[in-house]
Amino acid sequence: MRSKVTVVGAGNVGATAVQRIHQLGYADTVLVDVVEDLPQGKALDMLESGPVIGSDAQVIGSNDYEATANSDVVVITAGIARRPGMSRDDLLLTNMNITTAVTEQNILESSGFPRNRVFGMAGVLDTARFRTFIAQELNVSVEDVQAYVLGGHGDDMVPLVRYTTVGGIPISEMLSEETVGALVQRTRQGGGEIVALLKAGSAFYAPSASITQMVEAILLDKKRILPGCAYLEGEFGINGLCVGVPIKVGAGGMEQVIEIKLMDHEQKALEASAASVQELVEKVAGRSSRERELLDKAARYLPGGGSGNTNFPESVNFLAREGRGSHIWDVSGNEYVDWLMGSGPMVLGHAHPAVVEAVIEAVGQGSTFFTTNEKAVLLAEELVNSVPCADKVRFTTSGTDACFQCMRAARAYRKREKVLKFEGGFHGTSDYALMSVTPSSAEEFPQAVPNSGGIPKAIQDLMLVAPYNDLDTTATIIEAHHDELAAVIVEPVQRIISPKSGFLQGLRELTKRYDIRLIFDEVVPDSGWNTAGHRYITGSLLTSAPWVKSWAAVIRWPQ
Ligand SMILES: NC(=O)C1=CN([C@@H]2O[C@H](COP(=O)(O)OP(=O)(O)OC[C@H]3O[C@@H](n4cnc5c(N)ncnc54)[C@H](O)[C@@H]3O)[C@@H](O)[C@H]2O)C=CC1
Ligand SMILES: CC(=O)C(=O)O
Repeated sequence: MRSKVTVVGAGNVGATAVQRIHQLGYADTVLVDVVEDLPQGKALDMLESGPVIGSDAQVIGSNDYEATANSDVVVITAGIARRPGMSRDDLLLTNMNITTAVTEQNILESSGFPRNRVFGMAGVLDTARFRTFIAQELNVSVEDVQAYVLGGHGDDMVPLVRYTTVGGIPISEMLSEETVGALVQRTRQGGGEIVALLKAGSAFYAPSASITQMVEAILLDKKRILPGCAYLEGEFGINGLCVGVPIKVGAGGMEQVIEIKLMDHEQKALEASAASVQELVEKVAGRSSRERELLDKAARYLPGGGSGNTNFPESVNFLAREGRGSHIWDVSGNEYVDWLMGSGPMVLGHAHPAVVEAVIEAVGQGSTFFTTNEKAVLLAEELVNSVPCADKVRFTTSGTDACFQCMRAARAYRKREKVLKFEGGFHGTSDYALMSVTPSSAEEFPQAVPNSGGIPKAIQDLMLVAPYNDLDTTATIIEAHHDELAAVIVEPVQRIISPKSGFLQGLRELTKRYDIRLIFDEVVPDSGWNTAGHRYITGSLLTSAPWVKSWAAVIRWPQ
């Protein structure tokens, strides 16, 4: 009776592994994937190769796990593959979620199996690469090169040079230390070398061959000594972590960790590699399956996987669940000090009881009227009485809208079309504002660089850009363009950069001299009406975000 092997993931690695196992002839294979019909199609194609390659084994493709019952070995290759610019660590969270999803399908009960039944392949692959490079260098058969690459599968993997032999002869007798060092380095970057060449995926021929070698060792009870990834329980001084070490592979799976004696520097390198693995484990361990599931949904349903304001690396990405005062909590319950505070408006802290009470009371009286309402009038009166430069108030629903309306009002008043902003200044996401916020190319001032595709060239030509805090250059630009400038828009405190002494006063004088509107965009910098020392210099227009999402354009008009 033939053995049975299930391979989950019908992509490059999985399908090629099934092809290789099918070719052995003594194991039926089941190929499982979430993509409808993909595993069925590949399985049928492989089955039809049987008469040619002389294999009577069955190959079944499936989108569920019913056909996998009674498998002798299950290989999980489901995941996303590396692309240029990604490190292996970048894949960690997504692939962990996929593996969790797979193991929850009852192939493995992820926590219930003893360690001899769950182990990994990467060391066999890394060792195969090292052996290939050595054989090429010496022009000898790959079969005569013996080597071990231990540790993690990252850049600090540990090729054990002392145990590397060619036909039984230590490598140090055949190659210089420098050449061996170069081959070690190439091995460490072996996966990346292939990703850079393939561009649309990662290695799969050598990985699938490595999988097949391990599968064969199990099915034929070969007791092979291979560099596999095993859960260590104190061996090599490492506890509770999966790390690449020499293991014996046979019918019992990972039957033994072979604890060879390491020299001090080898032990240290192995420990350093294990420490990197531990760091990654800790990074992802803080995410509950609920949060991981939601992060996956965010990637699926939100462009760029988020709200567009913050992009954290995958390994530290999180989803905020609630906030109180100056702290927030993520979906997994981890607590953070919140230095962002909603990017400005949460000056009173998250969920301040008085704010919550007022909002609940107000919502109880209706929330959107479209017509002017009693509270808007009273709030406008309050703002005009509190802010020296405010004559009238226009309420808007976002900072983008406030800045956009201020620029438009200035253009209408001055009957000119151009506006000057500062490099790095953020005034929302209108076509006018998305200029030189984070410029992708270095242009001479005052050339504006759009921060997004889709912005009309005509609008780009209407925006001039000056360097923040550089009054001389700004003055030169204003002087050269004063007869076409309607306004200068500036964040008085640009993000986290304070204005240099005299910069805002100089700007005020220049704009007054040429009768140009000066717009102070306080949407983010404003963290309380009375705190900003620059407030005695009044702009012509002022945007502000004083309270929870209640954005206002405050206008002194005309000057
Ligand atoms: N540790 C190592 O030495 C190596 C690891 N890899 C990793 O192996 C994985 C597979 O690589 P490739 O085959 O090149 O990628 P691939 O993109 O060609 O195939 C991955 C397959 O997994 C499937 N899949 C995704 N989620 C699934 C789920 N929940 N259940 C079942 N199938 C699912 C996809 O539909 C796809 O067909 C990648 O994560 C890659 O990074 C690849 C080579 C070496
Ligand atoms: C994909 C991968 O991990 C490798 O080729 O080494």
